[in-house]
Amino acid sequence: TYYNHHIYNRYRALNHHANMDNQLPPEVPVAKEEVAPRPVNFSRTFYGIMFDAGSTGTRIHIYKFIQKDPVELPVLDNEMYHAVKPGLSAYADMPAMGGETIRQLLKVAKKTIPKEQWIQTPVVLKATAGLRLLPQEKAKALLDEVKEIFDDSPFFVPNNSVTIMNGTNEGVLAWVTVNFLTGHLYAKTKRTVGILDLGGGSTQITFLPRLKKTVLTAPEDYIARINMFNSTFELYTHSYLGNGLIAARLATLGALGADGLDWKVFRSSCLPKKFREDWSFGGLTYKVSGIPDGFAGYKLCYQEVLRVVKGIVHQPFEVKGSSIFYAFSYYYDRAVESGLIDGSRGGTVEVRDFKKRAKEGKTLDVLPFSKEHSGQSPAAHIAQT
Ligand SMILES: O=c1[nH]cnc2c1ncn2[C@@H]1O[C@H](COP(=O)(O)OP(=O)(O)O)[C@@H](O)[C@H]1O
Repeated sequence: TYYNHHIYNRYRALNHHANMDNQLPPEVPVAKEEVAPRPVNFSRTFYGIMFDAGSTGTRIHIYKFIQKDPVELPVLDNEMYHAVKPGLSAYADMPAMGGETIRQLLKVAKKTIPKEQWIQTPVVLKATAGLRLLPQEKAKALLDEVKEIFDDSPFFVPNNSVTIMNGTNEGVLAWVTVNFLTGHLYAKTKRTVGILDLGGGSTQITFLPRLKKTVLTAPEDYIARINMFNSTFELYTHSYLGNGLIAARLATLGALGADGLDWKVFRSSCLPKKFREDWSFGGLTYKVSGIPDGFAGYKLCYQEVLRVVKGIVHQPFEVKGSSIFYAFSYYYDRAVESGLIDGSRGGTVEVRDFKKRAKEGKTLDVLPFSKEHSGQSPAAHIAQT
């Protein structure tokens, strides 16, 4: 998942149909015409705490805003970021321990935010695929635990401050963020960019279709209508739950949802023949290995993966052209690791570049979790061919 502060600056322009509670701190009253003159030296500093509870880690973002003028929008001054692993869902059977990770991250917030600001600083947690994949009662126990910790904290806890974000909102918000950052978000915008987000548990695709046919032929729930600048945008968006990098890898191994995890070893030709390891995801540990007396390599691995995604992936005709997509999260991590793009500047790649690297065996990275980079990652963008 990827939640960005710039959304805050644009919140007045965005009115998403789906339920997006306004979690902003109480707004400064907007001065009406007759209320002028404005106060001299008006300047207000305020903070916001956002938790991103992803399937592979929990991250805290502490934003500092400065509002220099009561009629202007606040401006982001600084962002403090900290992350812990594993994510909340790893504590499915021990919610108290999961809560402890949140308590630790709140300590960072206390150090960063001046004491007198605590009481008016909102704290919000949005969970993504990790919690969506858990049985409802386990996810609820974790959310309840987090809520209790928030209530015990000195910060301002808005209504519904601890929730699971649905896949549509995750995809739409990423699209808004990237298009805002790339300067494509304005009234009557035609040239926007698409987004591809590859998380650990789910993966999202969102773009603004140029062809009416794309909207008409898409499954109904793949179209999200959002209101911006007094017009309605019909976005193509979908979150594939269970097809994030780690979940899909386990599905390829036939391990996701399987029983006998204590003794079963899940084998795959996507792993080197002599490879053997324990992988943990969502609170469970899986024994995985290559096929020692068999084969490993691109062709067999491709067939294995195909079995998992076949019939699941909807491929809108329109993206086959020259559409520009910004890809991030694990797309970015893997592109950097396999040497396709520069880690600090990002870069442009085509899908075929990933394929080429896979054939060379260079993306056969077998670590379940890669090092997570800092909060503000440059987007690797993919020109689809
Ligand atoms: O703030 C961020 N900016 C950019 N990438 C991020 C940020 N937070 C997490 N990621 C990336 O998201 C991926 C992990 O996804 P996550 O654990 O959130 O899975 P999920 O979205 O399926 O729950 C990693 O590649 C990680 O680097």
